[in-house]
Amino acid sequence: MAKKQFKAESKRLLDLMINSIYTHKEIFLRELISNASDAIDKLYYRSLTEGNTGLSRDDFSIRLEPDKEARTLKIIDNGMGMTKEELEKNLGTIAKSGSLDFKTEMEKKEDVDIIGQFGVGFYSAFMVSDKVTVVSKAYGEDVAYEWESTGADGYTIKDCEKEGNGTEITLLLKADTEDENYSQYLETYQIKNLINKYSDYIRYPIQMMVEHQKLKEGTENEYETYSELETLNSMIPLWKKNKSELKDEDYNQFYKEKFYDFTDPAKVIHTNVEGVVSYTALLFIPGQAPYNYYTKEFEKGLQLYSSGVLIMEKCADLLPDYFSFVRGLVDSQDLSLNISREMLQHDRQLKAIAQRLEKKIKSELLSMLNTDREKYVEFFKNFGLQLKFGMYDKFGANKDAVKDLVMFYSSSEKALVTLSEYVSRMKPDQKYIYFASGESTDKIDKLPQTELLKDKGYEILYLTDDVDEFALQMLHTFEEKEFKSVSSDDLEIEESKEEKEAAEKQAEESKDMLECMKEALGDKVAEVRLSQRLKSHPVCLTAKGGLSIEMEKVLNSMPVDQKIQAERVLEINAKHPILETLNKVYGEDKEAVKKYAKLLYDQALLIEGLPVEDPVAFSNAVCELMTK
Ligand SMILES: Nc1ncnc2c1ncn2[C@@H]1O[C@H](COP(=O)(O)OP(=O)(O)OP(=O)(O)O)[C@@H](O)[C@H]1O
Repeated sequence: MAKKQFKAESKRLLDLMINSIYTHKEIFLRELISNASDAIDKLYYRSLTEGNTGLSRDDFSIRLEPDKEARTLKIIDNGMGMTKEELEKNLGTIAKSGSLDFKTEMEKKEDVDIIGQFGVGFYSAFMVSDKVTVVSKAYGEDVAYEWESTGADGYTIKDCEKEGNGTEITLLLKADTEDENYSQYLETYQIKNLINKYSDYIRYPIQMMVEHQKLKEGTENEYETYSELETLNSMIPLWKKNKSELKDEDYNQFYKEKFYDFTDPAKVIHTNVEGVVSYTALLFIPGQAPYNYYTKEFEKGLQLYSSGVLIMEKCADLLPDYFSFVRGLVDSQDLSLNISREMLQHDRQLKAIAQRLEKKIKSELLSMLNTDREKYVEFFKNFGLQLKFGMYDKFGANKDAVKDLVMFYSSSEKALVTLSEYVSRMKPDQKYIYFASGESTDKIDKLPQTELLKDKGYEILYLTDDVDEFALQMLHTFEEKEFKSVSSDDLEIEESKEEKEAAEKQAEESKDMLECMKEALGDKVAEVRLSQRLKSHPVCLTAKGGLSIEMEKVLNSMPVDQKIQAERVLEINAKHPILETLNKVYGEDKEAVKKYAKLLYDQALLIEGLPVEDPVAFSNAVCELMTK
């Protein structure tokens, strides 16, 4: 059976092409400039391979000519140009890319960086134009041709006059509508803007006559307008320059201009990778967290360039969430682009780049930690919270990637320390990494539960962010050491045999009294017991099981209906005179002990920073005691 070819409804296809591929109309300029750059590249390649053409890189340029009166924008290049056949083939066949053919045929990968590959970019001109006219003269030919089209209705080609080789494209812009302002593409500032955004690193100068004002000679306040040919693009991307040529100031200035920051970056990472996927990355760790960093509005991502042309403003897939603070860009020639250049066809290459970047960022941060502590602490104050979120997020899937980077305040060092530093200072028989949670380091430092541990010389990590305890719980252990809250029921610190026996004896003696207290408190607590961990404070509240009182506070502060309660334990200081009083009163008046139980429970709540359930009853009970 003979195979039949598909037919296409070319009008419909062109319409689809023009209106459905791109989300932003403004990219038409990027596409036409990329074509001009390709045309120049082709001629430059020829000059390299054929020799004696008398052409050098400096002879090439791309010109833009907006004309408000005629409502036209011209894009002119002195590149390879097109013959009549090429005009037919390339601009008359949808999805025919002369550039791709050229790239495939090219023998050597000289200093040429062809951008086009799909054969559709040109048609984006119709998103903003009613009519497109292309006048082109191929290099080495005598005749020029004019191709003209108003879009879906087809095109015409005729002979015409043109000086020199190259292509001149004239766009007759559409009339403005309520939703769309096409006139903006004739404004100098907008053209500059678009070049800056998408085509800043095209390797040939993109030039335009720009009007300026100057003081009229011989006058003091009379101005006159003059025009000057300006190059709008910076051409050589900073990241393509040799690292040895670049100074800190160059990077800092580039960062501040490109990413609109006032502060110098804390760290610059400039890396060139050759391999299965080759790329250059220029990354910055900001010196300060952006004002919206910890809000929903903040969008992570790196700029993505392919052959110097901006493909994506914020490519989120290049950064893991815990490094979302990193700004910068990646430039790679090896990406499989989607036809609109807005998305990537395959994310395999992207994933490979992302993985390497993640490793690189981590190693740079670790080196900052080891060589410039002050700077790292400053960095951590800005972005540490994000790292800790990263440890907790996705059920701890990334905990190993960040655990070496997180810091907590240390009771003994009075500064931020890493987990590995804590472990290196642990006592030989110390089983756990101790931590205490609270609103601020000052408040935690005053917590009764921390007293004994500090007294015995144990270091405690003070957790002040809501996520901290959850993050540590996700981590579970660090260098095989488990974490233990100072409020958990058994701290397992070393006790002498005598201390142990004395404690057991005391507990036995007070058993009935403690049960009576528990009865008075009902469901509020799971247990009332004596505590050896307290020093000067009479009581404290601790928790049994996995949920601590701090976690209870955090969970209950979230906007959900359900209230969660930790299994609370009221601990009475075994060394405090209050125990003697309680035992004495218990012998005389059991009802009085019940009242004391409630009072002590309320005190413990206050110390813990929790609300007293019935403040009036509490205040009355205090008064009653005073007036006894
Ligand atoms: N200014 C130009 N000078 C010479 N040839 C051009 C010019 N503009 C377009 N062409 C030719 O027309 C072809 C089609 O251009 P078009 O922009 O549609 O696709 P492309 O650039 O090849 O690919 P892409 O869709 O990836 O941009 C090009 O491949 C090129 O051969």
